[in-house]
Parts: sequence; C-alpha cells; structure tokens
Amino acid sequence: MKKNIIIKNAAQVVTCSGFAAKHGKEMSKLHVIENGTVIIEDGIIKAVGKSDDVLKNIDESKYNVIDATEKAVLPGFVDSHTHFVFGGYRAEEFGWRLRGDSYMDIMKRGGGIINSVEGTRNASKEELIKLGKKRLDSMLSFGVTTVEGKSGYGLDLDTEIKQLEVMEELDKMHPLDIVKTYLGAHAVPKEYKGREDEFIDEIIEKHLPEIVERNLAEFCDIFCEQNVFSIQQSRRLLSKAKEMGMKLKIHADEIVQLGGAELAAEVGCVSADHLLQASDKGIEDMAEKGVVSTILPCTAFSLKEEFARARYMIDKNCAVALATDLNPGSCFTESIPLVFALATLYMNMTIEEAITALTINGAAAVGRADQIGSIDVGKKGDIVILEFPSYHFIPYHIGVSTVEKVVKDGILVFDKE
Ligand SMILES: N=CN[C@@H](CCC(=O)O)C(=O)O
Ligand SMILES: [Zn+2]
Repeated sequence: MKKNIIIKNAAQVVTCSGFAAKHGKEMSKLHVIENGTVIIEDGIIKAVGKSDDVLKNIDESKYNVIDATEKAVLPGFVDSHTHFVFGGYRAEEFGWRLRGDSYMDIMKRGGGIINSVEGTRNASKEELIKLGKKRLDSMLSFGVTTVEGKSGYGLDLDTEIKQLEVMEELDKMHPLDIVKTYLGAHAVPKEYKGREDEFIDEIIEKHLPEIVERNLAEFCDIFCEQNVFSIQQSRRLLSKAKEMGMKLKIHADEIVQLGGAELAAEVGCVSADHLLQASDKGIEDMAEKGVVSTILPCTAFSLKEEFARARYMIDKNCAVALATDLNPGSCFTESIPLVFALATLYMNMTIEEAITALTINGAAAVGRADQIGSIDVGKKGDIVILEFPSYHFIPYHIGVSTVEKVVKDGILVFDKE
C-alpha cells in the first residue's frame, strides 16, 4: 500500500513540535499552524507548514489526499502506561470496591493482581492475542498510535515471556506500535509469600538475563508499594536491570508515600508512574533529573483516591505525561476522552498541557520522543484528524471521542466517516 499521503487545508495543525520531553511552562506550547498541511512519504513526515507553502510544486496525483478543511490535525496519542495483555476479568472485585473495600484490602485477601495472574497463566497465547487485538482496536479508535504494554500477570518466567511474545506478535500484526515492558515484580507470587527477597533474586538471576538475551522487552518496571516491593528491593532490581542495559520505569507512591519518586530520580528511571502520594522532595528530584512524571487519572478516579498533584508538578518544572493505565483491576478503560476530562476538569491541567502530556511527553515516557509524539519532519507519520476545527473540542465534548480519522505510518487505518 502507498504510504504517501497529504493531509491538507486543516483548520489547525497542532504540531506539538519538539524532540524531547517538555517541562513545566514549555508544556503549554503546542505550536499551532492555522490552515496547515502535512505531507508524509514512505511513512515519514516530509513537510509541515502553511498549506500554500507546503503544496507549492507538489504533484498531488502521486499521493493519497485527505482534505482536512474545518478539522484539527494532531500527532497520534501515546498511551505510555497500560497492562493490556491479560486473561480473565475482575468485575466482581469492582463491585466489592463500590461497596467500600479498598484495592489493598482485596489484595490482602488474595485477590487483585494475583487473580489476573491465574487468568493469564491459564490463557493460551491465541486467546491473549485475540483479546489484545480487540483492546488495541479500541485504543486506535481513540487516536492512540503507540502504546506501552507491561507483562506482570505471569510472575513466573514462562508466563511473563508468553505475555511479551503476545505483544511482539500484536506489534507485527496490528497498526499500533507497542513498547514492551517487563514487570515480573508486579506482585509477590503465592509460592514466594514471605520470601520477597528470594523472588527478587530469582528475577535478577533467571528472568532478566533471558529477557535481555532474547530482547523481549525494552523497559523493566516494578510495583514499589507497601506490602508489595520495598524501596530497597526496588533499588536492587532496577539497578541490576539498568546494568544489563534495560531502560527503567517504576510504579511509585501510588497508595503510600514510600519514596518511589526519589528512588526514580536516584536510579535514573525514564518515568515514574502513578505518584498520587509523591512527596514535594520526590517531585523536585524528578524535575531535576528529568524523570517523566506519568500520571494516571482514570486509576485515581476508579479507586476513588485523590488525584496526583499534576498542577504542582508542572509548576515545579516536571515533564508530565498522561496515560490510561488500562488493566483488569484498578482501571479497566482505554478511554483517552476520560483521561482528558479528568486531567482538565479535576487536575487543573490546561488543555494545552493535557495534549502535550498525551503526545510528546508520552513519547518521552517510552523513550521515543525523537521518533513520535509531534508533527515534525523526520518523525513517523502518525496523525489524528478530529471531526472539529480546533483542539479545544477534545475536552469540551466531554467523555466522547472527537477523533474522526487516524493515519499510522502514512496509512489511513481508522475512519469514522
Ligand atoms: N498498581 C499496580 N499495578 C496496576 C494495577 C494492576 C491490577 O490491579 O491488575 C496499576 O498500575 O494500576
Ligand atoms: Zn501499572
């Protein structure tokens, strides 16, 4: 298929221009071109600018042409934190939470993540691929063109590898790009209860070498939380993973303020995620060391917890990314419109900051700000076309997707019309 496409006469091209994470005040700058055109050749952005300038001397008959008159055009969204490959559901637990049980109460009773571990261990690769594909289709309809996916519902090496291989397959067969994260330290498996240090040893000695050797994941992540993995255990695992060449992420300060944000800065994580309870010092450390603060408003909403302090983080010069956290327990949603609604209405982020958080800063959170996350020459031709003329409609049409078309690598892969 021809990967050459012109998207012309857009009311706005919201470029989000940049090749690295945007911090603090920089997050407000979207670099909008009125009456703009984007040209993509062989899947890569070749030109962007005012329509009259860009289309001069171009033979349009050589391209697929999309007329974006009265539409806004943006970079594809990057959902930089999900757990989208899992078997089984936990709808019953959701009902318990509505009646007042906390996420951690359910975990202490042997439910929670461990429940999904059973479902995922029992699922075949084919089943996981089928389920994963459905979820990716849904993400694409919301304008997501790159997604990060974590293992972590296997805990044993075979099932962790099964999850990562499922993501590998899906990456090949589905238009979305998938960034793979190994999260073997997502929970303490039943067989290691009370022997958490030994489980970390097992991961360091057996899991990581194979994951690295077979290039099964780009990132290593850990759930650093009271009654899960401590700061010391997290430091030990992340430092080893870094030594072995992996990039780092951490689930930090979600329920209890343990100092995960500070640890992320200390060990050089690319991102620290959740951060509902992050301390002032942790936030300052992340800003200083350039750790992307990935906040997951749908999770706080679903758990009925206070939102992370996005406003404070931006005012302290952090680079904030937003993501869905799609998972079968704390937050079963792939809804980008819900992320926008919560970020702008309840976390005091401006529309511009929220867009930056889901584009260039999402790209930075997965280590790909040089390739995706903005409409700049040389980047992948990953584009979202809205059914409205301005980016202001994204949160204004509350909880509803405003995405009309999605172009991935220069090919039209979603069209609502
Ligand atoms: N908090 C830890 N991990 C996931 C939830 C996983 C689950 O409950 O299945 C998260 O990021 O929200
Ligand atoms: Zn997570």
